[in-house]
Amino acid sequence: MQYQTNNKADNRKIVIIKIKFDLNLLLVTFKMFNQINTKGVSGKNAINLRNKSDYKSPIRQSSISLVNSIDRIETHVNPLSYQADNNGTNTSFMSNSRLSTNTSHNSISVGSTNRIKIRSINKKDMRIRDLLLEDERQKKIQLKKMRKHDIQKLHAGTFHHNNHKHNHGDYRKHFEEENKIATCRMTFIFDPNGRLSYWMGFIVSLAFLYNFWVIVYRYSFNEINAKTKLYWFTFDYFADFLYICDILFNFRTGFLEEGVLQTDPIRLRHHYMNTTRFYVDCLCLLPLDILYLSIGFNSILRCFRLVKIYRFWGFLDRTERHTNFPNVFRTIVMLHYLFAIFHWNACITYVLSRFLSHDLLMSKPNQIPLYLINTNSINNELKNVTKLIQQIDTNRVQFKYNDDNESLNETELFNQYLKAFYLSTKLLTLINEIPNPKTSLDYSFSIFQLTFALLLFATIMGHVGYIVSNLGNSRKEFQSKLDAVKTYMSLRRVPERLQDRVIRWFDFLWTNHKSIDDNHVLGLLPYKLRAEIAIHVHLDTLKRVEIFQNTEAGFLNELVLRLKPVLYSPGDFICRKGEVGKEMYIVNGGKLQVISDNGKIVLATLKAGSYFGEISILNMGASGNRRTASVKSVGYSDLFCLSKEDLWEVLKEYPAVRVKLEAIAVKRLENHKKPLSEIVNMSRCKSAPSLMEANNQNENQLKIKRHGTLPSSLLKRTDVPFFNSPEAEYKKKTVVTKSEPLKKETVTSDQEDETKNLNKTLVKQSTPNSISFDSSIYSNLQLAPLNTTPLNLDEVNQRINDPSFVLNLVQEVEKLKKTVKILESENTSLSYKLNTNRNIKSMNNRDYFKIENETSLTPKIAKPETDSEECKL
Ligand SMILES: Nc1ncnc2c1ncn2[C@@H]1O[C@@H]2COP(=O)(O)O[C@H]2[C@H]1O
Repeated sequence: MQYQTNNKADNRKIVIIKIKFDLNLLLVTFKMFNQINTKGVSGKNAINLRNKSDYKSPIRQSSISLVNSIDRIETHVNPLSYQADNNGTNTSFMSNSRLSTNTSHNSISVGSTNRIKIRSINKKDMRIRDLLLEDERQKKIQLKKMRKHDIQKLHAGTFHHNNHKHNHGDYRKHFEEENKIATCRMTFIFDPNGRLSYWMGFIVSLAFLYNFWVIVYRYSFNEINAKTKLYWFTFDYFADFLYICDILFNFRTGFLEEGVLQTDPIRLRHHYMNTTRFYVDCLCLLPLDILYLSIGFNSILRCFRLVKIYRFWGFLDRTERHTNFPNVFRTIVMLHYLFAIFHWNACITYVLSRFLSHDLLMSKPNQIPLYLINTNSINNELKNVTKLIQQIDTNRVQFKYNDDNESLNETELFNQYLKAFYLSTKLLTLINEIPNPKTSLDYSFSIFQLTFALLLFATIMGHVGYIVSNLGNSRKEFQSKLDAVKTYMSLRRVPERLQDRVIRWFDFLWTNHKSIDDNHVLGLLPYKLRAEIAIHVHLDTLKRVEIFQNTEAGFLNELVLRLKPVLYSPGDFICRKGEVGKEMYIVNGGKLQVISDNGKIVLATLKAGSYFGEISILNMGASGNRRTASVKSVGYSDLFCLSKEDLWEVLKEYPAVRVKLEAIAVKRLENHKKPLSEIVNMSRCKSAPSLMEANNQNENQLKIKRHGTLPSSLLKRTDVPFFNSPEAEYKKKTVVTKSEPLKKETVTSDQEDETKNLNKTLVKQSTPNSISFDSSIYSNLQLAPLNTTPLNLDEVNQRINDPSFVLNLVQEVEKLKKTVKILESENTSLSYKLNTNRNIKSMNNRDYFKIENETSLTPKIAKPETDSEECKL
């Protein structure tokens, strides 16, 4: 190419421009040949680089920068002639190339002409260019942010790739549209707690172990030599390669900052490089092996590789935490340490022996310790001495070595190693009698060995003891409990049959692993996590329980940790009719029978997923909080027990479940012999005493609650006087005084029992023959005489002529009518409310309690019994 210029400066400029241009040309051609941006090559062979936002690669980057630099060159180049105007701002130059750059369109185009035109740009263009560059920079920053955000969103697994398809549909679209450029790049971020990190730890640990065992061995036994170097080097540098991989891996491993996993690659890099770990990792790879060239093969030069032990410990820690067989793992680790110590001790002993024998041979040949004999280099005289001493002390091991171990073949070397290892094992386990040291160094080493052996022995013992004790821990605990029960039974002279049953119960418990108290075992975990585990463990059972189906999300959580597992033997009564109910049960496994009064009629058979004992807890039975039936275990029954307090606590928050429970209870009660009306009355009055307390009911509500608080036995009695009489009038005062506790605003379940007693007293105190009974006794007690029986006709006939009696009678009838009307209207309004307001949650508790009484009365909402409950009657 020839250039014509007017002055030297311009000439220089042109040369620079030419060089730059040639470079550009090279890059662009390279790009074209590689067809990286095939889209960019149009029919007119035009490659639009700047405006293609969907393409970003190092080549494009450099091309853009080239275009920029070219743009800045204020030239027009002509291959044949070069012209530059005087101020040098406009230069042109022609070339034979088919490529031209067009700055006005920010593009390089391959044209059919043999001209390349690089148009100069003025200052204004430069500003625009700067703006464009700034824009590009902003885009890059935005892109980084997006990618970081994306990775954080995706960060559920071990590593991520931004081509990875995920479920954030819209987000993904948006991300892809906005950042098509980024899709060319692969982004791997490793979760420090993920599986990949774990396996990386494992691989690096293997590399470390290789170094840990091999370096000292090769150093002591001069193993590395011309013959063996090939495979040793292969292993060595493969281990180094793994170390390098580890460093690269660490560059891409996330870290937690304020509890949030950081995934921005730049931050990760900075973070890693600012930690000591990075320097330690670099130290591990210190290439001292280079000194092989000057001092020959010496494995000790690789000793820095052992610093990587921190990674090995980390791996062990993690495995111990994750493994399901911690004791097996601990045993393996302990054995490894043990052998490693023997190995190192053997190697050091061998080195020392070589050193000492050499030393002694030089100075005091007669003081060579027997186990440190270099048979190759000792003279005959020494051999004789050695033989002599050997006869006295036969416990010693002889080593065979010389300074140049190459003369020993590999098998011989390995035999030497085995000898050393054997001696080391004997010494460190204190089995061998220690040979008498001969030199001060020998003494020091022996002292060290002895102390170390002692410590090692103690550690191993402790470790083994720990593992063994751990293995039998649960068995021991169980056995001690059984022993205690056995001792107790024999001391208290419990009958043989009963003792046998107890022992069989323990047997079943042990063989079926039923003794585990979940809450005790999981005590360390936070409440929510414990609940989640418990739900997961008992899910199958809980799913089958009808009341737990379709309940609110938190209900199971609340309940599951309050359940206590209990086990019953065949024939055991879980509860007996008439007992005070203090807990309800959920059947986890086994078969149970609900037995009626006489014990012969089976009301129902309960299986896994059924529950029982709720009627007395809800005070719905005819006799309040007493069991309405007996429940007997047919075989071994695995139950969950739920205490009354716990149940009420949960039901307070989840009233809908209570409605379900009550509805099913009503259905169950129908199976009993007693008339439904009675059951209904009882259920109506006895519900939720504790809840009543909690809800500050007003007088009306209390009135509703207290209808029929009297036990049915009292209300049914035919001898109860109905009308006032002077006698009754007198007794009323006594009774009212006695019944004062009942005037309390709230009634707890215990108070209910009290009420019953008082009412019984009341009945006893009233004269059986008296014809009149003041109903105000009821009103004083705030009780409505709902279930009063008709008057004794004989008595009525006797007093029928008494006008005051008739008047009283009429007045009482009127009063009763009014009461009935009020009750009826209350009933209708309550049932209406119940039917219309299905969403019980939205109701406040006060309203709810009005209604919940009604639900137990309304057979409409009663749900069918669980499938497993086969009603026999
Ligand atoms: N007919 C029945 N069917 C199923 N279970 C019943 C039946 N009758 C009573 N039960 C249960 O047996 C339990 C005995 O104690 P509770 O009265 O507390 O609660 C009772 C009910 O849970």
